[in-house]
Amino acid sequence: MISCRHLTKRYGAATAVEDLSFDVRSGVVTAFLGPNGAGKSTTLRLMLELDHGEGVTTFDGTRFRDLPDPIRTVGAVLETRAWHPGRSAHDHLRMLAVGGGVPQPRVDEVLALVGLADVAHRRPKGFSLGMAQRLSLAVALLGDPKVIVLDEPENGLDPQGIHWLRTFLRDLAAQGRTVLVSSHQLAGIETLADDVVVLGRGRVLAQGPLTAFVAGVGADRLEDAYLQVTAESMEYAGGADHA
Ligand SMILES: Nc1ncnc2c1ncn2[C@@H]1O[C@H](COP(=O)(O)OP(=O)(O)OP(=O)(O)O)[C@@H](O)[C@H]1O
Repeated sequence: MISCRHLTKRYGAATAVEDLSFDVRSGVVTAFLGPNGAGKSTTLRLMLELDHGEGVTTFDGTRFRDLPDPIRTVGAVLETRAWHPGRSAHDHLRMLAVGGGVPQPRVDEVLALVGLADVAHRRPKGFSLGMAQRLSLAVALLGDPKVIVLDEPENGLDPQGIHWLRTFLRDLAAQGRTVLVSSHQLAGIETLADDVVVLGRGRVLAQGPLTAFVAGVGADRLEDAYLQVTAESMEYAGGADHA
């Protein structure tokens, strides 16, 4: 389980996220939703202590900096295409495995898990966005972590890829892992996620079981509930008030 308490991040005078508190349960997939600029990526960076801010995030009670074996506890991908241009996908994972004390056979295992075994010795710079997403997922899974955090992993995947990814993430959750996934693809999220955390303008607008969220605002579908609660939080809505 992940617990975030009072996460706040300011860029100069601008507040990106303010006093965010929410929990992410184990054994289910949680969708992290919100309009452009709502603060999802900022929050994920704060959670993983990749950025300085206020507040505390714990993973089963322990802060990221205090985890004895972070690669085996939290697998996260916040940026795709963060590859060395001269290294093959296999080499990239092998280097990370060495650095994290992960046994080498795990490299081939994760490449097979994400469907990249056939292109393992190619350089990722020539990969399609979908292949790059799969490689990112392989990086996240390298340490066989209990917690998986992915920022927009569906970006660039074709419909088959999205179907594959969603089935894969549900299987990870069914194994008892904690899976937090940000997404803008609301269609089909109902079949992926059990819980939602919805951000708008740096605040938590809703959190909890997806069905309770939808019913709670009197909607029939996630998309309607989402549009309703974020109506005032659209960064690019024409004439929207940015106060
Ligand atoms: N390095 C930065 N400097 C200044 N402002 C930033 C920086 N990074 C993010 N912000 C601002 O913080 C706010 C939250 O941005 P963030 O990228 O976390 O949102 P997001 O929900 O991930 O958006 P998207 O869905 O478009 O990826 C935005 O107003 C953004 O402009």
